Amino acid sequence: MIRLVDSEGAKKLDEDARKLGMPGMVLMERAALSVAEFIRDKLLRDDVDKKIIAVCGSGNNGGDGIACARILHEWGYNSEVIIVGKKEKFTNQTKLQIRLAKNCGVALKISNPVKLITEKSEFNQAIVIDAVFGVGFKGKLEGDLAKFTEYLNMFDSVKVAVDIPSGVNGSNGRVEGVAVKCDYTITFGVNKLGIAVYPGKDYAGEIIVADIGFPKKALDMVSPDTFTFDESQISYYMPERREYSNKGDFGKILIIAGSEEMCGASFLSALAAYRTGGGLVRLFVPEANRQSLQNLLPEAILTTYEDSTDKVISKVTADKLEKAVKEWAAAIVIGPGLGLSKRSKSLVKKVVDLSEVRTVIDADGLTLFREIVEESEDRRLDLVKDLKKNFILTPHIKELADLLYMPKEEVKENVVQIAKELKSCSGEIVIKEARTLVAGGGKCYINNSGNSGLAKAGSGDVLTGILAALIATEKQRPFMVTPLGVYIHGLAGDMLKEKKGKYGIIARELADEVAEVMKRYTE
Ligand SMILES: NC(=O)C1=CN([C@@H]2O[C@H](COP(=O)(O)OP(=O)(O)OC[C@H]3O[C@@H](n4cnc5c(N)ncnc54)[C@H](O)[C@@H]3O)[C@@H](O)[C@H]2O)[C@@H](O)CC1
Ligand SMILES: [K+]
Repeated sequence: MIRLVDSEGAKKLDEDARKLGMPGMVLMERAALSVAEFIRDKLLRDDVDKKIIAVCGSGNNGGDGIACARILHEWGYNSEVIIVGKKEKFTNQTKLQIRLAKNCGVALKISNPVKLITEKSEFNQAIVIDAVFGVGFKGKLEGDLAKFTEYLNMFDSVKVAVDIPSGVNGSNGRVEGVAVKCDYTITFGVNKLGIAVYPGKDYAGEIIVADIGFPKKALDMVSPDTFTFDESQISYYMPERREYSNKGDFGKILIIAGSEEMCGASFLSALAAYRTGGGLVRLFVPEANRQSLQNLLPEAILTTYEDSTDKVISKVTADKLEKAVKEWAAAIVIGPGLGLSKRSKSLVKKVVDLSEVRTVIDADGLTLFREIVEESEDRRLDLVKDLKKNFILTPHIKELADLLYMPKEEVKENVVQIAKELKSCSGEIVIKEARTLVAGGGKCYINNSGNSGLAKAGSGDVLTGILAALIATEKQRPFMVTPLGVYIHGLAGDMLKEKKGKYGIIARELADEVAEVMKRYTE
């Protein structure tokens, strides 16, 4: 896993390193060297004429930029520094870097950002080093700096961010006004939360995490509870499949989904569960879905019920469900396509009351779950306090807003903060967003696979099947199952996008593509 720090975490890392005796100037030099090496090796090679302009602020991010321009100058490249920060705000390290750069003969000017806005721009064709603000940035770029940033963004010159693009909040990825749109971001020591989530991620371009010599002891103190994955790590977390196993070993998956008008949801969830490696899937569905499901997926076992939607389930159905939940299932999915009928509510209630295995509650199941909790003695749902350890809720933003009794816009705006708060929840909440987050069990995971092609009907049903199959098969690292499932879902979307484009992705093919993901990362 890849740890992510927010701005406070980055500052703490700096302090911990200093407490251990690492001088700030050493870290700054190494930070600058890592950016200079990247620019030399990736962008310049032998091109000594190419102009490189480091646009620098007054803080230590600016200091990094000045040092980087000096190093490139010393190597014989055509670099210069423009300081757009206020003199009175120069940090001691930045002052030292200015002095050193001047003494080494680097072209350096201090300028009002608006004065740089001219018709014949020096930024055209140059490589721009964005060192205006780093993790010390808060709020909004305003006034002259905002105008200048907009101007800079007009040029298609290559832009390299030092640590984080200026204007992006390092803790939550928010861009309240404008920010520098970069092609590359060289970030120091540990990846930053603000560029792992949107919109910050959009401004960062390709992210390179550079080792700048933070002592391991300081790095180990960085909280590992916020993290992401990258592709190179997926094989390690994949469930093992022994050759001498049978279908029972890979867990029995119970999917309670679908309604008379909608049998597709249960089909997609089941198909994804099988494609992920699930051994046996039982669909608990209305009798009316039997024929279609037998044709669509003969591999699934069916348990059906004939109760009408306007009544609670009969004793016969309740007994069948109880048997399946308590004696059969190793993992349960409830909710996709279930509808909001009285019958569905009694199904959800039964599962919520009885289930002791990990249970994914999705879609209509979430709405009904909320109603059930509201009607219980507590009346008011407190996710953190009341969510049972074995429950995994998979809301999108609107559903999460309903669960938290908050306006949707507020949840959308503060999703990272909310996920961090939900970390202490004993179950898990999968917040389905452009960058899906998983909170609970003491962790906050931020997903970085997937694309907008996944915003399609049925995509969520596929996710439930993937999660259930992983729950039922992965016994070694149960705490990683949900993040892994979310990552696999996104990766299947990315692989499918290569074949079909992001407009043409459909959920059935997405479920099939999961087989390709499992193949690629387990062999
Ligand atoms: N953490 C570390 O140990 C290291 C940090 N380094 C660099 O230092 C950076 C952090 O430096 P600083 O803490 O000095 O902070 P920054 O350089 O990111 O920014 C601080 C300055 O920005 C101003 N500012 C903040 N929000 C503003 C807004 N909305 N509008 C206008 N001005 C605003 C502050 O008043 C302050 O003057 C890192 O991002 C990194 O680039 C590196 O030198 C390597 C080591
Ligand atoms: K920056």
